[in-house]
Amino acid sequence: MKISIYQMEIVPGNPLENFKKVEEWLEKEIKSSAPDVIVLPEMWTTSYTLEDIHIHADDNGKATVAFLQSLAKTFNINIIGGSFANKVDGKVYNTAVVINRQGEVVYQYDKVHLVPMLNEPEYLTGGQKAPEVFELDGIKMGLIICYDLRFSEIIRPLALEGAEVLFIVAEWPIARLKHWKNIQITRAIENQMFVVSCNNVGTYKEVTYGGSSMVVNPWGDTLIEGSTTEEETLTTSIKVEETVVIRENVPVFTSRVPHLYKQGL
Ligand SMILES: NC(=O)CCC(=O)C(=O)O
Repeated sequence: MKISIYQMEIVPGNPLENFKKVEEWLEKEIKSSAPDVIVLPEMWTTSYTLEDIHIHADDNGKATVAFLQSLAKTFNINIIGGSFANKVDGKVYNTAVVINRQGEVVYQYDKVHLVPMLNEPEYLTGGQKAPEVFELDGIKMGLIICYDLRFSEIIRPLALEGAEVLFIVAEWPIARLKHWKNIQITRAIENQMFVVSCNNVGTYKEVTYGGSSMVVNPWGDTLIEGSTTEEETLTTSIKVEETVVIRENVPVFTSRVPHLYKQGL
């Protein structure tokens, strides 16, 4: 599975400009290399323009989802469509969407853990449903949004349900880059899955985002890593079958003793 990540510098508060950027990126960088999946960052239509988020948020995700559906069909590509500010019944959610090559919405997820360090709880409403497994091209996968990465309890169930790839769409500040990189490697090793992340770069309202988008294999090796400052495309191929070999050699899942584990904590 060939994956291309758009480590994007988002134009703050301007969904149309960001639509244009993504379309131009596909034309220029992606069309000829024909990856199976592309990945966009968190809140890529607006960035963290939270004070004005009610103005810029997309009504029921209609414009953003239609835009991504049309790209998926035109370029015959699966899209991990990052996340966007999504206005539903007057509330704004941080919503991620996955579209397959046929332009069908395969999965949609509202960020459950809102990040206090970026004031999300003041402006956004948290999702009420933990992430679930979905499939693209017959491969089971999971998707989380940024701060969710710190919560292993929502990621383990995805691995137990057979996910072999975990996507993380993010706007992760450079100030906590050590956490960003190390937790991804940890999640890959503990769940014996590929971890594929897409972060943004650039500065908005004194917060600088740290790029370093990554692909980590289930052994914990970093296959590719973006710079901390540059907008760039990261492309690599993963062999999803590697998870099977590693899960046989280090049989963490069969060694589990779930009846001893505390539930609901
Ligand atoms: N956008 C985010 O969720 C940022 C998360 C973050 O800054 C952190 O976990 O640290």
